[in-house]
Amino acid sequence: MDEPDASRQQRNGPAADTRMHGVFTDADTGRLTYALSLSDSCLAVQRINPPSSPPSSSSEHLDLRDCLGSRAHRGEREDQGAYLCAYFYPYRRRWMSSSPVRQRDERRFRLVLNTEDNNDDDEEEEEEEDVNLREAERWARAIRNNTARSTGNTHGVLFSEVGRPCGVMVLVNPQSGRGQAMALYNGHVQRMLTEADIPHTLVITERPNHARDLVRNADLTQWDALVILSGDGLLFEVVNGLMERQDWEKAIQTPLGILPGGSGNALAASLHYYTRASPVCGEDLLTSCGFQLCKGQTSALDLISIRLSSGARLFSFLSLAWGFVADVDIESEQFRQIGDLRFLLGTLVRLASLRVYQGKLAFLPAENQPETHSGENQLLDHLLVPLDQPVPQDWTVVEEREFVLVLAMFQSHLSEDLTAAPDARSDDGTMHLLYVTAGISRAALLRLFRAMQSGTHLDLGCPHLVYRRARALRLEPLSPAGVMTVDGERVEYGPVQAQVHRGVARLIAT
Ligand SMILES: Nc1ncnc2c1ncn2[C@@H]1O[C@H](COP(=O)(O)OP(=O)(O)OP(=O)(O)O)[C@@H](O)[C@H]1O
Repeated sequence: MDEPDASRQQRNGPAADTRMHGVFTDADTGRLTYALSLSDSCLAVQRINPPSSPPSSSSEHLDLRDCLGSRAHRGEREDQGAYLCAYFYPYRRRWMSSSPVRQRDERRFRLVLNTEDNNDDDEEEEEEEDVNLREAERWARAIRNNTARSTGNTHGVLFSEVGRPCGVMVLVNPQSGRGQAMALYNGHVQRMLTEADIPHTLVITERPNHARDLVRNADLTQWDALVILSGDGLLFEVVNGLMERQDWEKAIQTPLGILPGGSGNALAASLHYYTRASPVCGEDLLTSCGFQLCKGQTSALDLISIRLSSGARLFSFLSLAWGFVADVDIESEQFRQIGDLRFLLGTLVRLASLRVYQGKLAFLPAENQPETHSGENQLLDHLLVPLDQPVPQDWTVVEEREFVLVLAMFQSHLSEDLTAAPDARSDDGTMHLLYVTAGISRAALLRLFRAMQSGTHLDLGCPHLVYRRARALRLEPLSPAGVMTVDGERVEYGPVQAQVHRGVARLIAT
């Protein structure tokens, strides 16, 4: 966990495990002098005052767990010095803001090992430059190495000093959200990947299903990870494109990264929530997810196999919705220009004309089925029986037939600001099933959604809200028309079944 910790910023005295010492000046004016000490866990920066002033008593300790990378470069033209840059993203409080957020903190220092006498000899000048640059590079390398080590658990780390070229494909949907994904790429993402020294290739999607077709046919040996800068819809395409391949078993092991560029950004918000840091949104969420991405730790991701009545099979990582939530998601598309406020507006509009949906719901309670493995590597939906047969005996059949909403969550967040399933984790092998039965008042439903912003809706004791953990479900709408969504994308309306497959995919997340 990356909880902010003020003691990580300021401490006195050198660390016991100091590996390197050096004297640098500030990169901008060269007037301030700093003693730098690098230990396994931090870079200590101590200002050295001129002899006439009192000595500095404290030094700043920059935690390497907050560091993305470091590099060295030559000075420009006449400048014989070399420069050391290190990129930190510590948690800091903003002015007037109560909770700390990760913020970029670039540190630049100038290094001159030799006296800077005006040297007329060109060869000697060059030599001096080389000596400075080599020393700055030695520092940059040591910072990078210690940073990689300080990540702690090296299991599942994608990008480190592995000494082999690794490449990331960054898929950007320029239409997602308010159409700002390219600006986010140019303004933030590209810089973070460069700072972390991660080779990357930008692919701008041109149409719906472009990403799906691309990953279905891509030579995946060329890529160490597929990163999606968009909403959840583009990742849904990528997951399903990978699962449509002949070699899906291997393909789905390609690490997937998500950066919030859409309007809902539910998976990105969930990943941030799993770090247990304070909630953030917008560009702060992008920085948090970008930081996790560049650190390159991977974890398992459940996929939920969804069987539609036509026989089509989809794979979901986020949610299955019917009723109120699905209606709001699809109907609020028209308000896309206002970003995530579209969901609030959509909720108010739908509340005004609250509908009840007839249907049958049944599920396999998680406690009845401790494990979800099919026993084979073929991802068989062994918990499901054909739709024309009754559900197995150990399933729970919900008595009610009138619902306001049915929502199966596979991650904690429904959108950036709705924590629908606070206990969910990306690889818990569980569907977090919520349904609201008919009879709830508009005011009570609004209260539920307001409480969902802080993930406290289950504590309200609302008699119309039911929450169950499940491994599989069956939903049969009886209302003739309606909207059903999987991961926020509209799918064919009709009877549907679903089963969790635990940890089938890999996600870049701490
Ligand atoms: N270039 C493109 N032009 C139009 N649509 C695209 C393009 N690229 C991808 N799409 C489609 O856009 C749809 C929405 O994308 P996505 O979900 O990523 O963004 P969003 O809807 O803004 O975000 P969120 O799902 O978080 O609300 C997806 O179904 C995807 O297939």
